[in-house]
Amino acid sequence: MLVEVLVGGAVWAGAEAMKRGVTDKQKLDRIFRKCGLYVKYKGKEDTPKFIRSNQKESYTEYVYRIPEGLGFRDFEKKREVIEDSLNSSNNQISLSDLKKFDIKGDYKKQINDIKKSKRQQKEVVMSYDKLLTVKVFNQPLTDYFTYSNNCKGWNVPIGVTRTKFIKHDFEKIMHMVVAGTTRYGKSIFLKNVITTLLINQPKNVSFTLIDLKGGLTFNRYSQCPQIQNITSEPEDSLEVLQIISSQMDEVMEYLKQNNYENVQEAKIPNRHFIIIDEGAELAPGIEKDKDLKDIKNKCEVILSRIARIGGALGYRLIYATQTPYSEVLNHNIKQNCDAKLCFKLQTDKASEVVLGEGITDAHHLPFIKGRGVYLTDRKHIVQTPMIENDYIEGVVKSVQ
Ligand SMILES: Nc1ncnc2c1ncn2[C@@H]1O[C@H](COP(=O)(O)OP(=O)(O)OP(=O)(O)O)[C@@H](O)[C@H]1O
Repeated sequence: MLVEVLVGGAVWAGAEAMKRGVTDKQKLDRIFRKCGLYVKYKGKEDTPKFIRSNQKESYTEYVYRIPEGLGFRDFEKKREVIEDSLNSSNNQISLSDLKKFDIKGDYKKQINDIKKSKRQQKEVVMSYDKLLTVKVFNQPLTDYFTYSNNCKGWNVPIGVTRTKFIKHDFEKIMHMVVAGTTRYGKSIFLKNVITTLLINQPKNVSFTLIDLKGGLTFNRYSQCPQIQNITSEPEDSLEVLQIISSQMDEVMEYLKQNNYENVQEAKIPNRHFIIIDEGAELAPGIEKDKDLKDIKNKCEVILSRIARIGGALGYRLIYATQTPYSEVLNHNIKQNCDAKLCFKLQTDKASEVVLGEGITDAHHLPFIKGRGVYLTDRKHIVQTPMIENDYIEGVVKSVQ
């Protein structure tokens, strides 16, 4: 009885605290002011104007009009500050918590559950389309997502966001840059791609795997008939790329003669994927040895050509690197790879080199393996799938 009275008292005290407490909306208003996201003009202060909020299953979104003189980038730069500030006083019992309270239920358990939910980190995602939308997620994005093949055609899994599963269609966006600091998930992602395409397109897909990290990453696939070449040195990579370049000439000639614009129109089902890991090992810009520089220059010319015209001819380029400096990531290649998947990077600058000016998200990703920014005409923060070697071996056996 005494316990019930005490716990009941605690609930009442929580409700009282709530009356004095603040909602996320009020906190956001306060945080915007405190971190300078308002404009002073002619002695007046212009703050973000709250328009509306919507409560969804996993998040609440708050929509604001940005004051004149500020841009979305000003808000985006402060995303982490906003998130941290929102979480710093996230342990108060709110009115909505109390509404869920079952007066006949187990008080102790219910209070423990509320406390537990308060320890969960809220995450903030912002977007802009004439108005600023701040989504406050109740739960962080999962830090592990197991691979399973739920793609069709030339789609491959990119990962999960907080709300949906994202795929990449290589028939729509033909080439991709994959970047990220060492050990954050590039090779695992490349294995996701190869395995998915082996399962879904065993008759139509073929690969050239340029593995300049010693040839170990892709070795597991070496017995698959779909793997046309695996190279691990710049010299043999050049030989293979020269062959690909002449094959592209042949396809081009065939399309021209038959008045087709591309392989889709010609109903040619085959697609050849050229996957490069690690691109820096093939970059002439940072090579000191004269002969090797010459070889790498020639490789770069062919890779640029594949990125520029290979798409229509059925060739797909996936260029992976852990050092995305401008001397490594050739401008032509980057410009023609319309999809980017970028894992954690060490600086804002590196993130901007891969994702574009002002897009520093890859630097600010949490230290979670497999967490990345997927950028096409839209940007998503994703947790990429983790694929196990046993699974890959099963697939490799099945396609041999
Ligand atoms: N999507 C993921 N989910 C969970 N863990 C992952 C994921 N991707 C990678 N990891 C973990 O991180 C380790 C390193 O990943 P991976 O080999 O893909 O790194 P990398 O970026 O290719 O590194 P490097 O540039 O050094 O080759 C993996 O062995 C795995 O344990």
